[in-house]
Amino acid sequence: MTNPPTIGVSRLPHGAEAMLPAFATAGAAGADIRAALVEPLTLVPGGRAMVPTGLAFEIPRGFEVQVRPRSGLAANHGVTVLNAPGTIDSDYRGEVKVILVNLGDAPFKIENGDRIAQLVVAPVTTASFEVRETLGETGRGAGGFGSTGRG
Ligand SMILES: O=c1ccn([C@H]2C[C@H](O)[C@@H](COP(=O)(O)OP(=O)(O)OP(=O)(O)O)O2)c(=O)[nH]1
Ligand SMILES: [Mg+2]
Repeated sequence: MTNPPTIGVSRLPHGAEAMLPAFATAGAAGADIRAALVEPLTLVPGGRAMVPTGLAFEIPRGFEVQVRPRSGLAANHGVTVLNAPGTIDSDYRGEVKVILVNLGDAPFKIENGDRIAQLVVAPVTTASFEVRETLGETGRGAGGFGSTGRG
């Protein structure tokens, strides 16, 4: 594998004390990211919030950062990332925010420093789109939406 990229991180004023995203184990795919909150925030059942992280990134061109749910929060509390996987573009310089939703049946309290999601850094290509009169033939053709494996 080529050398992994380095992501520049800027701490915003309310994230002055924020910890950087961190991989919990050597083999972790996702780096846990934490809430940067002046006061705790409670997600009521069915409620959602854009949770600040206090951090802004400089992602090298050719990479994206995906914001993914933590399975523990999902399994134990029904709390997940609403737009999973969220996309952080390499040219975005604003605060990284995590859109959490509480699909559980109890209020969920988030405190400053809580690990709320995980970030996966992935390579991306910028494809071109072009109009064609005909598209290459395949066995599948227009079959989709559960068309395979029948009869
Ligand atoms: O979970 C997320 C998703 C996005 N963003 C930021 C970074 C991303 O680069 C920007 C735009 O995200 P996206 O392209 O998903 O949203 P959009 O609705 O298409 O907005 P835009 O028109 O600004 O691209 O918002 C976050 O902080 N957290
Ligand atoms: Mg967009």
